[in-house]
Amino acid sequence: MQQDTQTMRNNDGLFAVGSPVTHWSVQTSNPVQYEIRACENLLDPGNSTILEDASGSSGQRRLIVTDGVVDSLYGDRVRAYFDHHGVEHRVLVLNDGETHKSMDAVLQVTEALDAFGIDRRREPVIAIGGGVLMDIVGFAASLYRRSTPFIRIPTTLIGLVDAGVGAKTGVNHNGHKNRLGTYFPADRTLLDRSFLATLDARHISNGLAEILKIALIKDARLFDLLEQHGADLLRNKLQSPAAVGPTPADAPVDQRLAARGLHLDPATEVVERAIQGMLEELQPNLWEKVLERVVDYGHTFSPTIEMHALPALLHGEAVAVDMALTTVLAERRGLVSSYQRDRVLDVMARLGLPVWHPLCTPEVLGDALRDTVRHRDGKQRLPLPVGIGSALFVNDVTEGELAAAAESLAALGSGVSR
Ligand SMILES: NC(=O)c1ccc[n+]([C@@H]2O[C@H](COP(=O)([O-])OP(=O)(O)OC[C@H]3O[C@@H](n4cnc5c(N)ncnc54)[C@H](O)[C@@H]3O)[C@@H](O)[C@H]2O)c1
Ligand SMILES: O=C(CO)[C@@H](O)[C@H](O)[C@H](O)[C@H](O)COP(=O)(O)O
Ligand SMILES: [Co+2]
Repeated sequence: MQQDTQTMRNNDGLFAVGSPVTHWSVQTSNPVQYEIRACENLLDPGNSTILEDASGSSGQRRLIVTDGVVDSLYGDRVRAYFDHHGVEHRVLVLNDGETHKSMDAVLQVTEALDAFGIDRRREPVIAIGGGVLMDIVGFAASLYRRSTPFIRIPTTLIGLVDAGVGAKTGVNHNGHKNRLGTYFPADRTLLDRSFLATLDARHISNGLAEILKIALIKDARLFDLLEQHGADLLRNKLQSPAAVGPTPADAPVDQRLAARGLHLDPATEVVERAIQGMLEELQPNLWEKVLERVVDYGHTFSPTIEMHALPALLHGEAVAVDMALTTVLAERRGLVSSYQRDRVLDVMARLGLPVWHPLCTPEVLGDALRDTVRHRDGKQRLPLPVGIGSALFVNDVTEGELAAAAESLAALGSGVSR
């Protein structure tokens, strides 16, 4: 193969230069498509959705991974489902909760994949649980044989609107939040809101924090829905009226319209807008090449606060404290009016969320900001709300400004009751 020194051999993205060749350049893309589908009664044996892969065929073997709480609530129905469909299966039950979101859990999953002898392409792993469970299983699936497909069935609100719709997987490591992880979306995410019926109020609030995040940075209508219906959503665990039996004739008009499919009931509209808003931000920048990400809102200080407080603060609760602090900071910069600030803090309280935490000290906030700057390639890229429903990015927040905002929030927070 004699070539002159300048010949570039272009073979669909492979470039070789020189003779003898001294320099090759490989360029390719990795198209990704994944589905998120709203479903009902997923565990009903007559519903074959779980077993349909993207091509619609059914598989014969599955490894299911869940956690102890979910297994105690749904494990019998899960096993009966796969028995009914004649699918050989094994259920791996992990410990639940943030303190078990670790590499040890990931290795438990990979060892179970080995023991089960999973077929890497035809037998997707099935994750049934909340955000912690799905992050662990997703990370394990991304590592096993360099990628093994998985399916997510979220059973918490955070899982339904956030952890189950993105591409991120990962675990906490060395005391840091999500320090190890990959970008590896599930082939399919199947959303069944009825799982929330067994979720306690604190975890419903936890998920409402991530919905409030989307509202504050890009969806004023969503904020209005949370302000108007938040307490009811918390009380009825975001179950739609149709799910709780026939609509009485004297029910409010929007419930009667919703029952006839003519109007989205608040729970459905809130969940749908939260997912839509998240996906609008994720799809164009799924691998986070651009680090100005409005969905980072509430995630500048919260990773450090959450890990310092572990297990006292849930993820969404730490996000809420972060959003309360940055709302106060935005008001002090004139980006948000004091009336809007008070509306936001009031809605947080109504949703059962904290607005302040003793860890909001200058030292912790300073450490958190420095770590986030490292996470965001040397700049703060801190999203701040502009009014309610939009945001801008700043890179000039000082520790003095943070301390003043935290002090102001502590005073405001003491007046806002959960
Ligand atoms: N990957 C992402 O893009 C992404 C996005 C947001 C949050 N997260 C992660 O998600 C985690 C928080 O999610 P989470 O709050 O769902 O965590 P989780 O998985 O710990 O679930 C919360 C608790 O609820 C229990 N539970 C789950 N489903 C239940 C049900 N239907 N009924 C009763 N109890 C149930 C669990 O056993 C657990 O004790 C954090 O680690 C966060 O970092 C990831
Ligand atoms: O918590 C998460 C993702 O873990 C989401 O709610 C959040 O909007 C964003 O993805 C943030 O970027 C935080 O993600 P990261 O710190 O885990 O990278
Ligand atoms: Co989050």
